[in-house]
Amino acid sequence: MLTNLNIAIIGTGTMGEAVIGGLLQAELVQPSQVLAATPRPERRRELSQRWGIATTGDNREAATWGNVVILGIKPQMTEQVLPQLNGAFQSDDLIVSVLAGVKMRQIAEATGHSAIARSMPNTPAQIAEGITVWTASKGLDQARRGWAKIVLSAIGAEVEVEDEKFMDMATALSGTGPAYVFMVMEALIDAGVHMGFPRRIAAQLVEQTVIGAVRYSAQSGKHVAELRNMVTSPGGTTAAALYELEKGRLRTVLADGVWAAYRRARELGGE
Ligand SMILES: NC(=O)C1=CN([C@@H]2O[C@H](COP(=O)(O)OP(=O)(O)OC[C@H]3O[C@@H](n4cnc5c(N)ncnc54)[C@H](OP(=O)(O)O)[C@@H]3O)[C@@H](O)[C@H]2O)C=CC1
Ligand SMILES: O=C(O)[C@@H]1CCC=N1
Repeated sequence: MLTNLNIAIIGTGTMGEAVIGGLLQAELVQPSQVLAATPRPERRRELSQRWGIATTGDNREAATWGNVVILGIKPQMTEQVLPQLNGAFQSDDLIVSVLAGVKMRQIAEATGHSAIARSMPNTPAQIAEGITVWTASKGLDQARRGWAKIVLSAIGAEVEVEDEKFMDMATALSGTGPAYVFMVMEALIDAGVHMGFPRRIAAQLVEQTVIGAVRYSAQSGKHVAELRNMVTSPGGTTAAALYELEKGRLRTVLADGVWAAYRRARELGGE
């Protein structure tokens, strides 16, 4: 349970605020248990008005106050921000990182604190429909693993992995994944408009097609190739469409995108 724990968030942009919203909306914490650290005064006002939480422009103050300290800064800011936190942690605190690429070893070296859960959520976290892959530093006790699990389950499903090597893969697949889906949806909507649908109707058709296909896949338990074959009537429209998609290398292009994201995640971690 998170009762009596102080939760500090350092870097409260898209992901940092998603965690704040998830925790408060699930009533896992009270607003008085949350402190958000971010440099711009107008952003601090916005967060405190929206969520009723305290804010600060001082990252070290947040790290000192928090029992669970969530790092939501950009990976490119680690060299500037993490050393500010060095010496601010108590031995029983927990750092939860959402940073792409950045390894637990790098966080531990810069902050002087080695109790870390490294996670990779995605933006559907904003409606508690995310998927977060996470791993914990070696020897982290069950209590703090439990805190990490509760915090991350506030923003959707969570999957714990033993080996940190899976984190950059998760970044490329599920962390970055919503962007692939949105781009495909956008292309389909534009194709609908190109044929002559009003944009509003094209968007509704595409959105519900995606929702329906995903729910059907999850509930049917069938392999996705089998589900695709069931759409493909002999000599019909789907076969004609799929032929063009294969010719255009859709699968390879998607795989190339995932590999590019994976390489970039590794670069952000200094590899
Ligand atoms: N967006 C996504 O889909 C996902 C992102 N991530 C990871 O989450 C992290 C944040 O990404 P995202 O939320 O997209 O980025 P944002 O740019 O939205 O958030 C970063 C936040 O950090 C704040 N900030 C800037 N400088 C400092 C500082 N010196 N001290 C404290 N805070 C500071 C920024 O403030 P200001 O508004 O003033 O710039 C901003 O609010 C990254 O590490 C990313 O890899 C992980 C999974 C998914
Ligand atoms: O684009 C990024 O770097 C972040 C990490 C995963 C999704 N967004």
